[in-house]
Amino acid sequence: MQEFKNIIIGFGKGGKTLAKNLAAKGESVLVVEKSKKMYGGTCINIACLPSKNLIINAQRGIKFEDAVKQKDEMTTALRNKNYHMVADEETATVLDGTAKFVDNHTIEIVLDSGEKTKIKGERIFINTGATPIIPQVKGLKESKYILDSTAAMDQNSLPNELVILGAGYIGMEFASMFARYGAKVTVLDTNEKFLKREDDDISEMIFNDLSQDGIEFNLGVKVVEVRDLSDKVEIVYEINGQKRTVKADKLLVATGRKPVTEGLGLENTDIKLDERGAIKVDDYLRTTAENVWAIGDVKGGPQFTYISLDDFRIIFDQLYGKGERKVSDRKLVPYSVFTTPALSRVGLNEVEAKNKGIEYKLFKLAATSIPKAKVIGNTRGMYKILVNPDTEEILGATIYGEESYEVINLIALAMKAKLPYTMLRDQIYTHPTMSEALNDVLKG
Ligand SMILES: Cc1cc2nc3c(=O)[nH]c(=O)nc-3n(C[C@H](O)[C@H](O)[C@H](O)COP(=O)(O)OP(=O)(O)OC[C@H]3O[C@@H](n4cnc5c(N)ncnc54)[C@H](O)[C@@H]3O)c2cc1C
Ligand SMILES: NC(=O)c1ccc[n+]([C@@H]2O[C@H](COP(=O)([O-])OP(=O)(O)OC[C@H]3O[C@@H](n4cnc5c(N)ncnc54)[C@H](O)[C@@H]3O)[C@@H](O)[C@H]2O)c1
Repeated sequence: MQEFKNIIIGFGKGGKTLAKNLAAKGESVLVVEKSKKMYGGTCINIACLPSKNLIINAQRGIKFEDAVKQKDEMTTALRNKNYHMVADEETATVLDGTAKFVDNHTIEIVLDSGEKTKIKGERIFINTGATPIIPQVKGLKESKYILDSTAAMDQNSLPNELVILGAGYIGMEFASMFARYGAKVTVLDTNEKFLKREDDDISEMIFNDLSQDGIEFNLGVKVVEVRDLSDKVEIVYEINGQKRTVKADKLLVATGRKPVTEGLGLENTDIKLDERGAIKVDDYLRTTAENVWAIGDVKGGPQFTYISLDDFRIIFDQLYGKGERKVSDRKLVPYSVFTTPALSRVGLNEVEAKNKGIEYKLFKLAATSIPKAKVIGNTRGMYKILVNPDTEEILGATIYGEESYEVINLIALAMKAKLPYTMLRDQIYTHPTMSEALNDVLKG
């Protein structure tokens, strides 16, 4: 039986980075990927990068059909680059096939040809990602009009009317994007509160802006049935005890994503799942089987590409560093929702600070007063920064506004370095930029 020092199941962000780095150390590495269309993983092929490319092209006013072609060219180039990044390493091998465990140290791979092969690994890393959750609703799974996020980005033409199930990350980003391309978008969500984790003033502002863009929200609903009509889909839902229907050309299901563990043969190993169906790991990403680690979405927790990358850092530090990096040290994880403009946050917001009884000084500024927002032509938004009045350290920031996804990283760094907010207030920024607004917002 063929043996490798390292086997990585799935070509995800953390896994491919680990493969490249282990190969650079001269170790033998096998990466098994089940789809030739997924070299490089979810992010570059069907998620972050294609969706952001489509979002930007919607803002530029490019026709949807042309934007889809541009997106395909970009992902093809990225996929090719990612494949060679690993496969061209002298001690790395990429195999096209679907892997499952036979025991803690052995996997069986069903190759593209249908042939099966068994391979032993001293260390095995599971990086199989996540897949869309399709809720149990009568007629939903069977509907020919249903799209997941991948299919939504691969349509030949823009749907005139689109219903989106779920007002989470994908629901918000795709609603904002499809409305900009010219579709009539309706969003349905079981939650009564819009963006329930955010402060009321922020969520109300975003709700109003998206509504102004023509998006209709129906919150606190229960979808009870999906029916295929001759050329449309009809969604039946209950709201405040009343039955209502909405018709559309397509129905995008964006109700969360679950770890890919099915068919992995975990029952043949000591690897256990947690109560949410994710692979159970410790603070160092070790599974319950010795010599097996899990990386990225499959191990539960926040589903972001940068978390998968950080998982790589934790594991590589065990193998080649001091072994000190761990999941529980990852306290300040910023996030951005790429609506137009984007919502970004790191650390506490007001509602969380109040719930925890933490005292704060609030700095707030409307984006209308920021020159760069005017230059871009979108003055929607708000900066909110919470500061500890005693230490002057930043407790958290919520930024809804153009380029907030850049500014938030600057604030996260200042928080990690425990800088006083006055440092950001008095910093010399280039002009015109959205970060220079920190001069003004922090003046109070
Ligand atoms: C539409 C969308 C937009 C997103 N936008 C963002 C964003 O802007 N920013 C952000 O940070 N995150 C975003 N995310 C989340 C992000 O894409 C994921 O968190 C990230 O890609 C997870 O990477 P991973 O390392 O867990 O594995 P993945 O990149 O998911 O890789 C898993 C790989 O394993 C392969 N595989 C699965 N099972 C097997 C098997 N048995 N054998 C062999 N191969 C197998 C799969 O084919 C796949 O290639 C988005 C997600 C979606 C769906
Ligand atoms: N910008 C980014 O970083 C980015 C962008 C897209 C996706 N992602 C990642 O991908 C993951 C998956 O995204 P997502 O939007 O599918 O999940 P999500 O968890 O963000 O949102 C799911 C939404 O669906 C709603 N929902 C659940 N069941 C429902 C039902 N039966 N009917 C109506 N609504 C229902 C939930 O209330 C929730 O609002 C996210 O958790 C995120 O980590 C990140």
